Amino acid sequence: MGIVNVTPDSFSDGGKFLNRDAALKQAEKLIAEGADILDIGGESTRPGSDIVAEQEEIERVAPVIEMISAEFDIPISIDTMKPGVMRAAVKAGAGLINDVNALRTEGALAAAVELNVPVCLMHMQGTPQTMQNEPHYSDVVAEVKAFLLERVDTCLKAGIKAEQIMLDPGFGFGKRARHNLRLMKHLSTLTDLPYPVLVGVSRKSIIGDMLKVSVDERLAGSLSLASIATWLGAKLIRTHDVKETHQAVKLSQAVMQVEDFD
Ligand SMILES: Nc1nc2[nH]c(SCCc3ccc(S(N)(=O)=O)cc3)nc2c(=O)[nH]1
Repeated sequence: MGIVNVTPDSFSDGGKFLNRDAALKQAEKLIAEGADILDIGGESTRPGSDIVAEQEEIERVAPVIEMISAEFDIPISIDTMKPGVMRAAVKAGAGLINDVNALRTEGALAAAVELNVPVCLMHMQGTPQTMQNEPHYSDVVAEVKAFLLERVDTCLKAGIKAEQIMLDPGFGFGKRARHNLRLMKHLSTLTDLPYPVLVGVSRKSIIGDMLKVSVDERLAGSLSLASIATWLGAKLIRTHDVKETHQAVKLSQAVMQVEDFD
């Protein structure tokens, strides 16, 4: 899953020129590198990020999704918590909802049911604005699993089909370094469930905390964790670096799938 952020160009002359062209260039690059899905996001959900108004978020993502789906034959996911953005994005051509808030926002579950597209349910403790303020768990692995199973149950009861559901532990969303490491170590508690698991660790603090390197020095760490996640059963890896991640995943899969006889 290749990451395409559509956020304003904060380096322009103070204007809110959207990085639309940059987003399209990024999409082309990731497709050429072998992305299976493009994840389009119009609102940053990194710790401490600003909330974006729904209309603004729609204006960021809808045109880009339209252009990509007109130009390329690639599945597109919309990375949003807002039902209105989900609707506009699917209308524009998105075929998957990637909701870091696991459809808890008012109206999001109903929208997902009506839109009838697959959905990724991710665990987050708190909100992007609060989640890294002293995150605490008694047992992060058990609590994340319980949360996701509760969301699955709610979604199934609302009419979402089991085969439309993916799960994601939400690395970096209200987790300290040790919580992220434990979630990776015990990823099989999620991958053993009958739902594909998506993992997003690309360039995140799980790597920075361990290696003490800046964001642009986190490729090796990202690939290492992508390999581990694949080995532990993850089916989708969300990444900025599609080419290298594809190579890493391909090797993990080769080791996992080689026959034990000639
Ligand atoms: N399904 C799914 N969707 C996602 N969308 C994002 S945006 C990343 C926001 C962010 C950046 C950096 C840190 S940190 N402090 O750990 O470095 C946390 C969150 N991520 C994910 C993810 O994982 N899954």
